[in-house]
Amino acid sequence: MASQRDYDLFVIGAGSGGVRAARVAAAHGAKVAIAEEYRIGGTCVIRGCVPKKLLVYGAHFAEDLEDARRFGWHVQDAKFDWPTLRDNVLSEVTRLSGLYNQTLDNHKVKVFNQRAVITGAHSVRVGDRQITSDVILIATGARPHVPEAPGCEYGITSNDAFHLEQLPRRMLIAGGGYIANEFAGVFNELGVKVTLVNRSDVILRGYDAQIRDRLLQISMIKGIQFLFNSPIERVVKEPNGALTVHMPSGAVECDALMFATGRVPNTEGLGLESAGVETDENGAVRVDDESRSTCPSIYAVGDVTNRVQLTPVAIREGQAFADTVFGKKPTKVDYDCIPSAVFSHPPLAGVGLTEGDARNKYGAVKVFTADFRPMKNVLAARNERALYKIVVDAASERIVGAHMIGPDAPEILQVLAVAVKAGLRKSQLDEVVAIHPTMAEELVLFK
Ligand SMILES: Cc1cc2nc3c(=O)[nH]c(=O)nc-3n(C[C@H](O)[C@H](O)[C@H](O)COP(=O)(O)OP(=O)(O)OC[C@H]3O[C@@H](n4cnc5c(N)ncnc54)[C@H](O)[C@@H]3O)c2cc1C
Ligand SMILES: NC(=O)c1ccc[n+]([C@@H]2O[C@H](COP(=O)([O-])OP(=O)(O)OC[C@H]3O[C@@H](n4cnc5c(N)ncnc54)[C@H](O)[C@@H]3O)[C@@H](O)[C@H]2O)c1
Repeated sequence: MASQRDYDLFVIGAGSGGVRAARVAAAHGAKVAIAEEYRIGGTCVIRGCVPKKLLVYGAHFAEDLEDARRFGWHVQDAKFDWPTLRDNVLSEVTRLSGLYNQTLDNHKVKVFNQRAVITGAHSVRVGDRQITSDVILIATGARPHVPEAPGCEYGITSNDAFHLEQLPRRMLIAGGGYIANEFAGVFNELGVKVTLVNRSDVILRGYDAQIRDRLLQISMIKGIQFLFNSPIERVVKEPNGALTVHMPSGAVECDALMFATGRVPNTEGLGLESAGVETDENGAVRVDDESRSTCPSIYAVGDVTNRVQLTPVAIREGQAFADTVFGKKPTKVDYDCIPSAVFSHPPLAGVGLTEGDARNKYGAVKVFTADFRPMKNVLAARNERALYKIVVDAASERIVGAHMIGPDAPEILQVLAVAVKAGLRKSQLDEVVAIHPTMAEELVLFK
């Protein structure tokens, strides 16, 4: 018997996970609605991966223009205009958001441009309307975490960084993860005096130590300052508008303070208690390996579940959910060997186990590295070395991790991730003939 409810599926949040789930479920024949309280596209499209990557491209021209001279190009009076880059990036974001809207329209997904709140196992409230649905999907993502020390309200987050009226002269970025290192790179290239302040003594925990160290070295040479073991105690706004940031090691004055101190799942005020949906100690929705919450008719995908906060993972979770629940094709997401990258200057990327983790897991491992100055950097007189590294389990000879830093590292690593995921052996890389001259050829020439 057909359901008496308004929809087969109601999705809350039109970001990477929610949009994929909505359109795939609709393609499977479900009657679907989606609610979005801000802009269709979510974090990745509106204030994450996409505008960030465009800023990274924009910032990199600073080095390209400098290097151009050694290649015979004289670019006179090169000047950078922040409003031009900012506004062009924001227009591209608007164009992409429109495409996401169109996709939903094409799949006959009803869009509510409003906040939705759960009111029961099969019901949500949108504005003053009660809507019923057989299944509800929570895909509300996460938001920046801001520490609670006095004066932290004067700081901005990555959400605001895309909209700055003008570039500050001096910026302090709190955090040592993805966002901190990516934005430190962008603003430093654009001429801002950047200080990265981290409460611990490492950057990018989770990445291979040698690769992280290389980024730290290069970033310092490029002019980024690092302060470690420096939790922020308080922030004072001076009469001239500057901010003084106090830490145990001393105080630093800046014109803008940006927090990149992690992201918290968007579950507050979502009505989860009305349906018995449980959260963990970080506020993330607890789900099983089919993304089902503790309420059988309610599922959750993406950052709100705090499994792996990456767009391709949210998309896979959305797809697997829709195929399982509406496509008669039970699918589980495979979380093994997820490649990832940091779009710093230069970028870095990794897949599989770090050297340290591999030693803990396998005992005996073989490590192969290529530490070289890319040809382009040599002619540009840019003293910046790339580092490629693979980690091999000595017993099986299989490659269990690959890590790299250098120009285009994420592009190259995406392909190498296929080899690692497929469980190839180092000898199988050796069998491949190099493409010369490239940086990537180092991967088949490891000694
Ligand atoms: C600065 C930055 C850079 C990033 N760069 C990368 C990158 O390079 N590569 C990568 O893989 N990942 C990157 N990420 C992470 C990536 O953006 C997220 O992992 C991904 O967007 C998560 O998708 P999601 O569907 O879970 O949530 P989101 O995309 O955040 O979507 C959730 C949506 O739900 C809406 N919403 C929330 N509550 C409600 C409600 N009650 N009612 C209606 N709507 C609601 C929100 O407005 C939002 O649009 C980056 C993140 C940031 C912040
Ligand atoms: N290139 C990419 O794929 C990319 C880019 C940006 C963001 N992301 C995703 O978004 C997520 C969030 O990014 P992020 O950089 O905010 O988080 P993160 O988890 O990468 O780093 C958070 C950093 O903040 C520090 N920190 C946490 N609480 C703090 C506090 N109270 N005071 C001072 N420091 C504190 C941590 O030590 C850590 O260094 C990432 O986990 C990532 O999955 C991915």
